[in-house]
Amino acid sequence: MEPLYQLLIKPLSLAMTILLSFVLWKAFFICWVLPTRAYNKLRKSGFGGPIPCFPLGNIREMTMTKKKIRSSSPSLEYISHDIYPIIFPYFSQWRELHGKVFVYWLGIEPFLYIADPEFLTQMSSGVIGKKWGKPNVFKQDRKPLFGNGLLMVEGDNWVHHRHTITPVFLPNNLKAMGSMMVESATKMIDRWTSLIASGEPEIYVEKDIMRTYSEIIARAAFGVDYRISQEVFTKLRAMHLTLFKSNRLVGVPFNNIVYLKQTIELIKLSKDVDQLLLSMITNRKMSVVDVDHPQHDLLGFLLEEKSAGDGQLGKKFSDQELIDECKTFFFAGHETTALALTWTLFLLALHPEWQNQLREEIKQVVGDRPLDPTMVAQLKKMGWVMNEVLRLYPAGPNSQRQAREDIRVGNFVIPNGTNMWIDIVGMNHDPVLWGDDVNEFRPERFKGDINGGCKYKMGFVPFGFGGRMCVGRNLAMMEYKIVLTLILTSFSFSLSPTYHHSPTIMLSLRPAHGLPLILEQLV
Ligand code: HEM
Repeated sequence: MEPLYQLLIKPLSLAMTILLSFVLWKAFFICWVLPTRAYNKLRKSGFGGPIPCFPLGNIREMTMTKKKIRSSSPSLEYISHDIYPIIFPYFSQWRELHGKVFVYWLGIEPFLYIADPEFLTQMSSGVIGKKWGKPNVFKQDRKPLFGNGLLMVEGDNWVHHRHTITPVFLPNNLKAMGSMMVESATKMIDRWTSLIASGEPEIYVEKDIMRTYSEIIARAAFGVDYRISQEVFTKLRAMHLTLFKSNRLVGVPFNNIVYLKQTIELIKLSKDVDQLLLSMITNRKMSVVDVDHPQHDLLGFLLEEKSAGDGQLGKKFSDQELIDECKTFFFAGHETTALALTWTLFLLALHPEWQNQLREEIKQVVGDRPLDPTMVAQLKKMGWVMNEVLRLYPAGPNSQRQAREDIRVGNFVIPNGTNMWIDIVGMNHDPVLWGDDVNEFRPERFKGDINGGCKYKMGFVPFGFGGRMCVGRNLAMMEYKIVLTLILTSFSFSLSPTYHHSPTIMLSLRPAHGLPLILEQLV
C-alpha cells in the first residue's frame, strides 16, 4: 500500500496548478485584457493620444520629458509666469500633437486629458454630483491621506457627507470663525515683527503661512489648538512627502510591492494618524454634554445626527468615516489656501503698485476699525488679485473624475470607467482663451467680470465645477482676505535675491525652494 502523502501528492499538485493558473489568468486579465479593451473603446470613441507601452503606459515618456526640460531650462533663472511647459511639459507637447482632449496612460490606467472648456461644459452638464466617480487608482494610492473622506467618497454616501458638511461653510457659520483667524494671523505678524527688529528681514514666509492656516483649520473645524493637532499635521506632511516626492509608479501593476518601503511607511503613518484622530473624536464625544447648544464646527456637525433631505433621519457616521473626514479636512483645509496666499505674496512682491492699491482699498473699507469678517467681502480689488493668483498659479492644479456610466459629448462617447484629468493649469495659461497677455499679472481683468475675460465660463474653474466644486471655498476666501489684510497693513515686501523660481507640482502647486521675502515694517 502506498503511504498517505504519496496518495495526496497528485491531487495537491493538481490543485496548486489550477490555483496558479487562476492567479496568472486573473493577473493577465487585469493587466492586459481590461486595459486593451479600454484602449480599443477609447480609440473607437474617437480619442487620439500618445501610444502607451506596457506596463508603464506613458510614464517613461513623461519622466524623460520632465528631466529634459529641467536640465535644459535656464529660463527658471529669471521669473516668467509661463509655467505650463515647465510643470507639465508632456501635456504641453501632447497638446500640440493631439489637441486639447486626448488619452494618455498612467501604467495600465487610461486617462482622458481635458483642457477644452467647451468639451468640459458639455461633459459636465449631463452628470450630477453623485454620479461622478473619483479615479479608483488615485483613491487607492491616496487612501492613507484622504481615506474615503469627501474628496474621494461617491454616490449616495457622497450626498450624505456633502449635505452634512456644506452648512459648516455657509457665510453665517463662518462669521464666528473670523476672530480666530485674526488671532492666528496676528501671532504670525508678531513673529515676523520680532525677526525684523532683530535684524533678520529675510523671511521664508511659506512655512509660517502653512502653520497659520493649519492652526486656523484645527481651531475652526475641530475646536483644538495647534499644539494638540501638531502631531497630526506633522504626520500628514510626512505622508504627503512620501506619496508625492518619490518617483512611485502610480497605475503600474504591483507598484506597491516594488516600492515596499514607502508602502509600509505609509501604512504606519496612516495608522498613527487614525489613532490620533480617533482619540480627538472620542474626547469630543465625551465632552458634548450640552445637546441644545452643540459646537458649530465641522466635527460638531459630523457628530450630530442630521435629518436627511427626504425627511428621514440620516445615518450616523462610523468612526472610520469620521476619521477619514478629519484627515481630509486637516489636509485640504490648510494646504491650498496657504499656497494661494504664498503665491499672492510672491506676485505682490513683484508688483509693489498692487500692494499700494490693496492698502488703499483696505484703508477705505476697514479704516482704523478692528478687522471684522463682514468687511472683507467689500475688498473687491483683493478679490481680483486672488482670482488672478489662482489663474496664474492655481493651488488646485487639476480636477479628477471617473465616469460611472457612458457619457455622450457631441460625437464622442466617454465609456463607463474612464478616468479623467481636467487640466486647470493648462486652461488658465491658454492664450486662445485669455488673449496674448495670458502670462501677465493683470488683476484688473477681473474687474466687473468674474470670469476675467475668459471666453468660456468653464475656462476658469479654480475651485472645480458642478456639484463637486470645492466645499471650502467660502472659508478659503475669507481666511485669505483676513490674513492678507493683516500682512499688507503691517509690512511692505519685496522678493529676496536668494529666491529661485521653481514652481512644482506635489499634489498642489508650490514654490519648490520656498519663498524668501525681504520684509519692511510699516509705521
Ligand atoms: C484657495 C483655496 C482652495 C482651492 C484653490 C481649492 C480647490 C479645490 C478644487 C480644484 C477642488 C476639486 C473640485 C472638483 O473636482 O471639481 C476642491 C475640492 C475640495 N476642496 Fe478645496 N480648495 C481650496 C480650499 C479648500 C478649503 C479651505 C477646504 C476645507 C476647509 C477645502 C476642501 C475641499 C474638499 C473637501 C473638496 C472635495 C469636495 C467634493 O468632492 O465634494 N478646499 N478644492
